[in-house]
Amino acid sequence: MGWASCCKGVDGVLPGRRKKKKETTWRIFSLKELQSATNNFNYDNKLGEGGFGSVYWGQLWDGSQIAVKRLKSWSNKAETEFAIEVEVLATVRHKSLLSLRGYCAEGQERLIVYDYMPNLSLHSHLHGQHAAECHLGWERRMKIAIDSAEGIAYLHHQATPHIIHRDIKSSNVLLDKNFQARVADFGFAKLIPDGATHVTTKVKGTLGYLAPEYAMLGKASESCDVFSFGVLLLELASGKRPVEKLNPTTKLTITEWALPLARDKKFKEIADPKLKDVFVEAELKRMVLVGLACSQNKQEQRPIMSEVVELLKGESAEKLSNLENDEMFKPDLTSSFQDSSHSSHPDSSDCITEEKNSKADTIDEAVDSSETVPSAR
Ligand SMILES: Nc1ncnc2c1ncn2[C@@H]1O[C@H](COP(=O)(O)OP(=O)(O)OP(=O)(O)O)[C@@H](O)[C@H]1O
Repeated sequence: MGWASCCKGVDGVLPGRRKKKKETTWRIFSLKELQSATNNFNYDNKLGEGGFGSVYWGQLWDGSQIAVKRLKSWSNKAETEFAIEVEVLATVRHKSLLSLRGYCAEGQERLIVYDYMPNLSLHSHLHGQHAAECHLGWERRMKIAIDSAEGIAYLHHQATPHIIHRDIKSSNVLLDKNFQARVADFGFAKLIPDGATHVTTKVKGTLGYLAPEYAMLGKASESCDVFSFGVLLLELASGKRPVEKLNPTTKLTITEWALPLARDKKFKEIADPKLKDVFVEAELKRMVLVGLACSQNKQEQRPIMSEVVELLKGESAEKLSNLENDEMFKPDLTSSFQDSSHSSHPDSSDCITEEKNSKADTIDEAVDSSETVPSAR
């Protein structure tokens, strides 16, 4: 679908004709307005850069702060990313999803306007520019986990059609002024037709977060997001990156590192040292167990997002105890889990490029070489 045909308001009403509350509307921006809001896309306004373009901070005439994603260069691919992101954002609305303020499509310029998230991304707090400031105490981490799980559960179970995000990662979880999590970056999202269990597609996403069946066979389903979210939960609990480079030839995924510790019930050793032992042990344990259950290679054994929410909230003692007693947490299976994650995980490859073909013609893997995989630098 082209961008022009997808850009109706939330209820299919053209933006100008909407009569609902102001915060539920979005509109078309002129290039001039966005140039003036961002000081002509000044370098000093730049918030970050992703695979498809740069994001700038800006301020509108009414004083409200915005983030403007400016697509790097015009191409069919960029046009598709733009159309998907606008289409998805225009149809979803949830407290844990980043809201669309509008878009601009003038000449070859394609820009998407969002609410500005003053606390930037979860990634920046765990591994980036805010990491040293330690803003993420345990209570906040738990809330971020639950809120973002609810946002993804909404995409999987409530949005019509259902939506697979396909790029769940800590740099795509943004934090508002109250540290409320907002899942962002829907440029890779896939709309799932009614009744379909999965779609076979070009692989897009970020190394370290890709489910094996998706990375290798291009089978995208909700459980691929569950896998990525599991990695994110382990990242949130431990402060570690999804993949650590041990030496020039060896990498360790966060699941390979955390599982043996969880099996030995050494949850305190998993906790981020920045928490300085200040956390609720039962909650940390839940976050780790759920993270590992989500990021297991066996797709059919991963929970669905509504269960993830329930488990994280500690709403079902029975489900939690079933999870704790699951085979994967029994010590004797350590090697088989590790072996299978080693053998099927794409991170064992040293070849990290922005676009690479891991299976000729059928799999086109767009990866982020900028942030999540240290070895790619
Ligand atoms: N609404 C926003 N408010 C504040 N910062 C934002 C906002 N949107 C994006 N950013 C910042 O801009 C950075 C780049 O965002 P973008 O979505 O383009 O790329 P990415 O998710 O890091 O990478 P990729 O697109 O390759 O997956 C983010 O990491 C975030 O720090």
